[in-house]
Amino acid sequence: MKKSELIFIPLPETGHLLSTIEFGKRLLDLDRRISMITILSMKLPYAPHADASLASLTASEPGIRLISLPEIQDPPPIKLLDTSSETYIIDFVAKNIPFLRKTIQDLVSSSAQDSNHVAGLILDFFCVDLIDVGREVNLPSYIFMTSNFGFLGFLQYLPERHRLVSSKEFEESSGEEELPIPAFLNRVPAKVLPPGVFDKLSYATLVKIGERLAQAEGILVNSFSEVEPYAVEHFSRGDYPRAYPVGPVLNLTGRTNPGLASAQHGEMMKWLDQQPDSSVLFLCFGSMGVFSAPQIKEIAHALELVGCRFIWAVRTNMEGDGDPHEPLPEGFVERTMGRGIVCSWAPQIDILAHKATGGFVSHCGWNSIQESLWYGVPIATWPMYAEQQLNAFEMVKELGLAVEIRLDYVADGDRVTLEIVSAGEIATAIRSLMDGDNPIRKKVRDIMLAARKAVSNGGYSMVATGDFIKDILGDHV
Ligand SMILES: O=c1ccn([C@@H]2O[C@H](COP(=O)(O)OP(=O)(O)O[C@H]3O[C@H](CO)[C@@H](O)[C@H](O)[C@H]3O)[C@@H](O)[C@H]2O)c(=O)[nH]1
Repeated sequence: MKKSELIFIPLPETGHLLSTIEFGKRLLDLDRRISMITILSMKLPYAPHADASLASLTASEPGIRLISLPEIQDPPPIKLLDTSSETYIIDFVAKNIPFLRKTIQDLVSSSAQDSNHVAGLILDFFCVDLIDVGREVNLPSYIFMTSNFGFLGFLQYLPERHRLVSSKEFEESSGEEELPIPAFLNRVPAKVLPPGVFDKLSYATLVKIGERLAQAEGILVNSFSEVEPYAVEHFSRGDYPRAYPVGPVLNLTGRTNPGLASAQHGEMMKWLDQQPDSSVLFLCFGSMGVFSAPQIKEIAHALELVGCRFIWAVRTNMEGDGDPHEPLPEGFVERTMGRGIVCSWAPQIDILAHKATGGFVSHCGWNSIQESLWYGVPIATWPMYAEQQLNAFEMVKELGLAVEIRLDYVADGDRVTLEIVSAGEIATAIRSLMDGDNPIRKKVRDIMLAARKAVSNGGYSMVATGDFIKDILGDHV
């Protein structure tokens, strides 16, 4: 039996690494012909924990080899992150290409001498420019889409619209425009598109990513048919690179929790054990979601108005090393003592998995959404950055699977939402979310069962993963 190796190039950010590495592990488990996953690890200046996180995610996985690339000497200016994070990342990847090319060439030529055959590249969607490097060494490039089919549908649509309608970024005044994105059943308001479409640079970058995706050999999407039936069906029509629904791909064990002492973790779990079923509200806004101080006060006020039990991850900066208690209203911690816990980084998986957890106020990162669905915990949507507004729209309007707090809230870049969502409004949404009779609860439980079925033996996502393995290994077996 010939042995094959796959080269993974992930974006070294939590929201991208967790599922990508997990997918690598799944491939190793599924097919013994895949004997090695080599991960090329770039050093993203604003993600200092990524190396440690990668090392711990891949520890005790003999089939995974990590190759750390040298730090680039001339990273893009960090202020570009504030104005156009998409462009920052694409530029950062472009600057890594010489190192990546050399490493890939070396891996291919050394494999020619031993029994391992390099079968292809698995690229993050921000690494689309490496499709060219793959071509240079005759390797097919597959994209691992860490978000969903809806977002892929947007990236398919954007270059099309760019060619037909307009060749520049969206205008502020077109926020209410409703777009006929073919992967969506409903027309999609422009204001829920990734906020980057309103910025000249980000728009150009998103168009470019969309154009390049169409040149991939195939696209592995971390989602499943039952949760996005319409969008999955749209991509099964054959006029685009094959899109494989391989999710949910979730990392449920062995995570590092930066900024959370294990003692605090233990205490939190003990506290959860003492709470009634489905009574605790969890609030967490991803690896980078930071609210303004006045907004944090309104959330705190809402929690006092509702009076429910809660665990709330409060981040005061992107690095996540600030004191989470600092922006809270005077006396809040004392008044909620025993019924609420505030931390800066939450053990999200353990909290969602706990039977005491009954609702999740989320920024709608796709990992968070799938983790929540996996444990049958309904979400209230509060998107902040990246494609989260589109995810929120999909969950609330397209799929009827979430309660709406906001769909178009933006917490970074030039379109930052200036309005402060009031405590009263937040409290109303929380009450609806935690209501045991809310029909969304039953729908979410059905999707939970479908998610588990999709990745069990013979489930759709496992069949699609098997198809992908057949396609990438081709004749080399
Ligand atoms: O206190 C925290 C905060 C986050 N997490 C974990 O970190 C991950 C966060 O991922 P996600 O919910 O997807 O959010 P982001 O980190 O913001 O992810 C980025 O990547 C996702 C996948 O492409 C996109 O959907 C998001 O919009 C983008 O911001 C999840 O697994 C969480 O369980 C914790 O465990 N504790």
